[in-house]
Amino acid sequence: MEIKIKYFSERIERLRYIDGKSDWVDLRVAEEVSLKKGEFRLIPLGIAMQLPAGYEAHVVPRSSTFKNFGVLQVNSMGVIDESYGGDDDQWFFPALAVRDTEIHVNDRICQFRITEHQPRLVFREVEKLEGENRGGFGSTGIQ
Ligand SMILES: O=c1ccn([C@H]2C[C@H](O)[C@@H](COP(=O)(O)OP(=O)(O)OP(=O)(O)O)O2)c(=O)[nH]1
Repeated sequence: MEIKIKYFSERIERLRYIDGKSDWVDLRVAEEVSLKKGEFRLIPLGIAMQLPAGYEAHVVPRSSTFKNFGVLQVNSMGVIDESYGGDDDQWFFPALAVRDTEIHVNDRICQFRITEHQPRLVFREVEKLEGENRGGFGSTGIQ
């Protein structure tokens, strides 16, 4: 499947699969970032894409992101809507620093994949649900 992509920087490598180990695609930081502990920044990822019709993209941290950079992705998972495909619709990584940190241009900070939209949902209010109760949050224990 082909996706139109625009790069906002010549300094970041073009998107590619890393070592063929996963079909998630890593995204790179498009500018030098210096954050103090507790600081928040929308970090530019240097790309915009016109997603295929019927698709959205999900952006999550890499497993090593916290260890390497000391930042948390504050929205836990970024949702890139199909409508976010204009010429200026650059993708961003919302980062909260838990320590002083330097993140460099081209560092791989997060990863994304595309996924089809869910079917259109219609909500019908009822008095009672017929399913068996599961016992509440966390009721199956830890082992
Ligand atoms: O981590 C993210 C999350 C979102 N976006 C972009 C793509 C998305 O389509 C747009 C809006 O995101 P969302 O709808 O989740 O945010 P909102 O707070 O509801 O803002 P809006 O009023 O723009 O919908 O921002 C990013 O670049 N990175």
